[in-house]
Amino acid sequence: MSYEIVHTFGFSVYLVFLLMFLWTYRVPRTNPGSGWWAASISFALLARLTLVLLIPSGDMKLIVTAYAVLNVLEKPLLLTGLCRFLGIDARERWFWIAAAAAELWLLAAWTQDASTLARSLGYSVTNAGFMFAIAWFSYQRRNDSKGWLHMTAAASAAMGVHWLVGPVVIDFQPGWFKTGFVLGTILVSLQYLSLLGAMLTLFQRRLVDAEAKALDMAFLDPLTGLNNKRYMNTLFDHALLLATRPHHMVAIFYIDLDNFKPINDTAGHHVGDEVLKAIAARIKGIVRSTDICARVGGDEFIVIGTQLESENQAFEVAKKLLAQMMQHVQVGDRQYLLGASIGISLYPLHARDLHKLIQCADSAMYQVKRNGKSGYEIYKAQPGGEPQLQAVG
Ligand SMILES: Nc1nc2c(ncn2[C@@H]2O[C@H](COP(=O)(O)OP(=O)(O)OP(=O)(O)O)[C@@H](O)[C@H]2O)c(=O)[nH]1
Repeated sequence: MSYEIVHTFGFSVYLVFLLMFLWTYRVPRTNPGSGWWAASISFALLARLTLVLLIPSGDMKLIVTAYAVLNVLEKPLLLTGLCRFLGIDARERWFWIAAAAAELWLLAAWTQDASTLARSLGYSVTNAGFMFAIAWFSYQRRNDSKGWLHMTAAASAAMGVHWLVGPVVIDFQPGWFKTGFVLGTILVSLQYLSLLGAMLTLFQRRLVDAEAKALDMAFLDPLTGLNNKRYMNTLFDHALLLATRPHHMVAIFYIDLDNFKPINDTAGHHVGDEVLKAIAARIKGIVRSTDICARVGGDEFIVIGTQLESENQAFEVAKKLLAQMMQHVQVGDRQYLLGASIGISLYPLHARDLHKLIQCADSAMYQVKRNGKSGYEIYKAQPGGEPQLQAVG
């Protein structure tokens, strides 16, 4: 393989990585590593460019030294990017001290006219140290990008060995230089590829999590995990699709807890929250999976019972709900006794749209409260169109 092919491959791949890291650096909420990696790959690119530009001069001392000086600067940037990416609180100034020591070594070797091996050894050992540190950190700290980070660890460890043994081998076998150069180019490409993959995987995971959270917030009540009022409207339309058979009904149960406020007042809001969660779990536990349960206010819940065939079935459900609400709720080592007032309205008997059905169930619920709480009633319109309530519980 000719040097032209290796350089063309190296330039193209490094340039693509540089552009990708610059691009991801600008995307909000991507990881802070990308900016550092854009800087580090720039130095790798620059080192390679210097190599190509200086080769016509034929001054090997100048070529190798200029290449090494730029190549060393890539490493602390690369490692800093990894630490930022993985959230490692490393003493980053040591990275720069190590890089400065390598640069000094190169300067000393230049002025002392040291042998190629002596010149290479100082910065090769430093570079190898950086590579092993990158391998260790990527192997140790695993996030969602585990697979990619394993690849970083493997490529970096190989790169570390490459830097350690390369100068010695080439000193004995100068003909192997090109093979080592090709190998180095491949390993660096794999390193950056895996870092880019790790970063994009993490970014994707964050997007998926944020989307799931946003959906939860849009559809669910954060305290109880039941549906919220907004989503209940959508679900109601689906419930109507199930009530296609002529005798099918949909029942709205408006549940308002009785005597909830004193729990908040005496035991505290956090205990009140636990009670609400327990009540929500009970409601969810006794209704059908196709039924809709929502929390619509502080201590108010709506259950939409689907695929009911008669008024009596709705009363059965209300009876079960009430029985659950009348049982003690245990929070810590204390028990609390509540109760519930439940108003019922039926689709299509009382109304056809959810808003009116809720109004009917709500007024039936208030009638239960007026009658002394802890019971259920169904809404019944008066013959003249005025609401009339029929007590059933
Ligand atoms: N712990 C807790 N309390 C809440 C929450 N939202 C509203 N509340 C409280 O719930 C209480 C509801 O008031 P009421 O319905 O009048 O209380 P009640 O004692 O059940 O009254 P009756 O329905 O007449 O029996 C209020 O004190 C609200 O501050 C919440 O998310 N958590």
